[in-house]
Amino acid sequence: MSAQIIDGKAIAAKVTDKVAIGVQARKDKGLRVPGLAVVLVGGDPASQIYVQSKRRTCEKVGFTSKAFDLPATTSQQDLLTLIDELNEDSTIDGILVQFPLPEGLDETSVIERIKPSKDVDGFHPYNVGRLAQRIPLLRSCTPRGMITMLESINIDLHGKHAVVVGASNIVGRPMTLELLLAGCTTTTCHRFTKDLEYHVRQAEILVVARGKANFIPGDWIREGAVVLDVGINRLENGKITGDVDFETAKEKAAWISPVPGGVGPMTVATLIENTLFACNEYHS
Ligand SMILES: Nc1nc(=O)c2c([nH]1)NC[C@@H]1CN(c3ccc(C(=O)N[C@@H](CCC(=O)O)C(=O)O)cc3)C=[N+]21
Repeated sequence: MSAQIIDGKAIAAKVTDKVAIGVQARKDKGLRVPGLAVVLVGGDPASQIYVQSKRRTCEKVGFTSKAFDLPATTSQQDLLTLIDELNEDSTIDGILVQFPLPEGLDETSVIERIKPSKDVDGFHPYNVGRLAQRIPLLRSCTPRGMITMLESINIDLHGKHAVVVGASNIVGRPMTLELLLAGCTTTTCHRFTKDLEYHVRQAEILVVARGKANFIPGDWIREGAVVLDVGINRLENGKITGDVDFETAKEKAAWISPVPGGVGPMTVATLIENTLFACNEYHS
């Protein structure tokens, strides 16, 4: 049996359609439209592509998007000063500083400088702490987007054994918190995990965020599992592929998300969703 494909692009389009309706509702009430500031430091080509896609999606849903393209030589102080200005700007609901930052700039102090109410990436310790205490406000985009994917295929998560491969601050760790909040029994695997194959084989829900092509062979997948692949690995031929060996994994899984067209578009859609939330809840 071959798995059903979780169409992230289609689910993302539904999310952004809903946001566009929310924007129109604000306009009908005579309220301003949400504003997102997208800050890119340096000209990393992959980052430019992602940032483009975020700005385009903003336009599509009717947000105003303010672009800040800063040189790679920008100082920490200048970047923090820009964040202070955006924190005070009443037309801006969300501040996104694209990562990774160039060498020499400190990501942690940038995240901590953004007002938690404008932290639409959901990276600020305040927002991560809210999620850890089961009182989420703004939630990290990639994990929250994956929960939306699971909701859209109507999987009952209560009591399911979920295994997350990867424990980064922006994906693995908050994904474990999301799955815990959703009622799963959770296992987080990371670089010191002793028998990765053993854990992956237990997974009814498997999330892989390792960043290495074909890191998970298809025969490790539990029969009937739901597989979400966060990997974005660029191959020599220019194509991108995930962390899971898709062709073999789809023979074991019940559901699987592809790369491209899976988790990636959900990250962008959730950022847009977060920006409307911040606008409505905090800055109206
Ligand atoms: N402050 C910050 N917030 C982020 O959310 C953030 C970041 N920094 N730095 C980089 C990562 C990566 N990321 C992706 C977004 C969309 C796709 C996406 O839409 N991918 C398409 C394909 C894109 C392609 O072809 O390269 C897909 O999977 O179908 C991928 C990756 C957001 N990130």
